[in-house]
Amino acid sequence: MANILVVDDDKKICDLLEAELRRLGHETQSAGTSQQALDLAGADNFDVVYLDVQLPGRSGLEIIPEIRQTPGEPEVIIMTGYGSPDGAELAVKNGAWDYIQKPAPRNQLILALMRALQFREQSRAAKHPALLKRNLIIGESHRINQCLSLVAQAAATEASVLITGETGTGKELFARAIHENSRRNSEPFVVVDCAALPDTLAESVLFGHEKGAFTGAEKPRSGLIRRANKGTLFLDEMGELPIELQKSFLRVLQEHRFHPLGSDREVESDFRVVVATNRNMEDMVQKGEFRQDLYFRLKAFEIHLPALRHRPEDIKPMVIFHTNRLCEHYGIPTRGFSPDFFEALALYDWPGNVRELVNTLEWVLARTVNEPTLFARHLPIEIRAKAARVTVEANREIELETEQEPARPEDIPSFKEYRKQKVEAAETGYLKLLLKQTAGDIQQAMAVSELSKARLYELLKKHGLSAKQSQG
Ligand SMILES: Nc1ncnc2c1ncn2[C@@H]1O[C@H](COP(=O)(O)OP(=O)(O)OP(=O)(O)O)[C@@H](O)[C@H]1O
Repeated sequence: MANILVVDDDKKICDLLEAELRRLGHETQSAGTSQQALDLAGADNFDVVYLDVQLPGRSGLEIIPEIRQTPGEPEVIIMTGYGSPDGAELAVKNGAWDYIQKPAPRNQLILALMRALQFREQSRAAKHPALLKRNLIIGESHRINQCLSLVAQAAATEASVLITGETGTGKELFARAIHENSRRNSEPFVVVDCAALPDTLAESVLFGHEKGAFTGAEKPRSGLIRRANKGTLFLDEMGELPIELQKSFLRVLQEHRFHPLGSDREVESDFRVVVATNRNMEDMVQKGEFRQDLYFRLKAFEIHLPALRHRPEDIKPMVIFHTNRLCEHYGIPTRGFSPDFFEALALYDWPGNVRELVNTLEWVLARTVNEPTLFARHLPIEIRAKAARVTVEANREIELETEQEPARPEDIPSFKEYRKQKVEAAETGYLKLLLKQTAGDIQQAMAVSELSKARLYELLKKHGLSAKQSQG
């Protein structure tokens, strides 16, 4: 929580603002003159200073640079009863974070503070990204490094974090990394899978219940929110949080206090929330399926994880890491890789992302127990088929691009002849690739190409190819 100085010559304003800030868990002090403000700021480490403009002695605007140079290097939020465009401009030029006109609604005052604190923590974290514990996150692509830098920034704040991305992109892994790198890392990381919350028991699973609160409640239960006290509460698949629960959850998020089912006793829980979803939340909000106020509250900080197909350079390190991990887990010798293994993996589009890649490796390892090196041929047929298709398509594009334009009209072949040449070239290219990827295994070649045995042999003969040649 932050250390905040409120500077105003109106004691009532200081008292009200201080009370509100304390309620949010911050520490506060107040000053009535600019000199008092400078003395207090010089003797303590403040994160933020709310500063009035009209003060006895020097004006608030004048002392901003000196306040900014005190030991805490605090952010300054200017509050003024006499809003003027010139004053606002001068405040910002002098180094103020924000400029608020009094009387300001509570939300505006608090929002400015939250933003200032978040900015402050981010810049602190950005100075030390190398210290991040990666928590088994593999990948060195630019996109993944950008996400890791956001993890470092988020971990340094207390803001709610929304992690988005397709299924299997690592949302839970990143949520854990935020927790591991936060000041809460020695406290619990509690996962709530919103998609698996049983309709009738959802409320009790989250908030807990007293004995006898409902039929079957034979013992009291503390609930996951309470269990996350001092730690991090991770709501996975948050789009599935039942709409009836969203309102009560928003209240808990704001107040960190709630009543377990069937209890008069109020329970407190100081948790930090991280949520994940692969659904389009804006769409859900539009359709009224998710509360807008809760959505805004949850996405104070957002991290979008890229799909694996958009960072193919991460595939190789990920394969090596997970293969070694799985071999160790199953107590089997680790493997080497032929380059064509990685080539085929990079050509596939991985709709299930890293989870699908890990499952594929498990599948391959289970079928190659005694083989020291993994080849493309060991991969499931859909992956090789996809790789073959992508390669042929790419070759065809290259052919079209490099084709010489005929110089004279009489050099243009007839349409029939042109089509025959192209079809033959495509057939040869396809068959060569098919034989290479299946290493001449006719059964696999038939399955990948969906050609009958007779038709496949007929085509091979036509193009002067044989399955045996490709095995050598
Ligand atoms: N960058 C990564 N490095 C190493 N392993 C990863 C990475 N990203 C994901 N994984 C692995 O992929 C699998 C799926 O990850 P995770 O469960 O975190 O995905 P998710 O996005 O939460 O999926 P879902 O949306 O389906 O819940 C896990 O085995 C995880 O360890």
